[in-house]
Amino acid sequence: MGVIIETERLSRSYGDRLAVDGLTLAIAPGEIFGLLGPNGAGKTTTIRMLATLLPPSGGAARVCGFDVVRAAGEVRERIGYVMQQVSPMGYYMLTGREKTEIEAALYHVPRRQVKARAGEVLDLVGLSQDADRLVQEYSGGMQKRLDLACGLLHRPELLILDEPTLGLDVPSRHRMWDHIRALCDQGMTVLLATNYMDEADRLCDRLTIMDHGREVVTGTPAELKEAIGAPSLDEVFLRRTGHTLREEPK
Ligand SMILES: Nc1ncnc2c1ncn2[C@@H]1O[C@H](COP(=O)(O)OP(=O)(O)OP(=O)(O)O)[C@@H](O)[C@H]1O
Repeated sequence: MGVIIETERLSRSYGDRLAVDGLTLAIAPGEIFGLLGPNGAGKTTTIRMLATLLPPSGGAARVCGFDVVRAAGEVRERIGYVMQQVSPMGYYMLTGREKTEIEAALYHVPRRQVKARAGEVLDLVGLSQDADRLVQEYSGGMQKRLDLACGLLHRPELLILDEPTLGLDVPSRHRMWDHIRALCDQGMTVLLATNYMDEADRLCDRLTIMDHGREVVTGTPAELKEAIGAPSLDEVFLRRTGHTLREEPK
């Protein structure tokens, strides 16, 4: 079993605020791995360092075998990154297909392959039927799936998703989970940040609970619950941190 993401005491501070504090992770190819924690736990900061968008203040990380600082270009070629909020501004008057084709150029998809590749990723997220409708007519769930499609355009080995179902209703969330699982069945690795317990429990193969920038505990959802006889990840979180997931960090 190799590793696709490896971090060693990865840290990042903003001024004197330590947002990520000595995080050591090893994620295997083909896993759906979750970072679960409340707002401010350091999930986005971790993800942005792994996506080479933010330099670490300490420690190291390798993604797809490359150091995120010294070989950022190599990392970027191999990952897809879907941000928490992708601004729809400027895209509203385009169809889903047009947006995807424009993004394909940004991802350096060879020109002759753009149409086929856009069709392929729209199909993967279940948007083929709606591809020629305007993005402004899309529901929140469809817009999230369109963002996911764009993250797949250059056929990444690893997909990094920041809160992929934030704000979606239950059916849309379940639909998104199905698409993420299907991608993993095809060999992709997924790292996702979430503050939804059920998402971590039902979608992730393994997860790290984060709080105040630190790893609290890592394991499969079943292991984390069984280790302390907790009925749910909510309870695991509460017992391990002394507060609930919904409380704002101090
Ligand atoms: N650009 C920044 N400048 C200063 N502080 C920041 C900056 N970005 C994040 N922080 C702080 O770093 C800490 C971790 O933030 P981060 O966004 O990584 O958490 P998160 O777990 O992703 O939260 P959320 O679920 O709200 O996205 C927080 O205390 C936050 O206020």
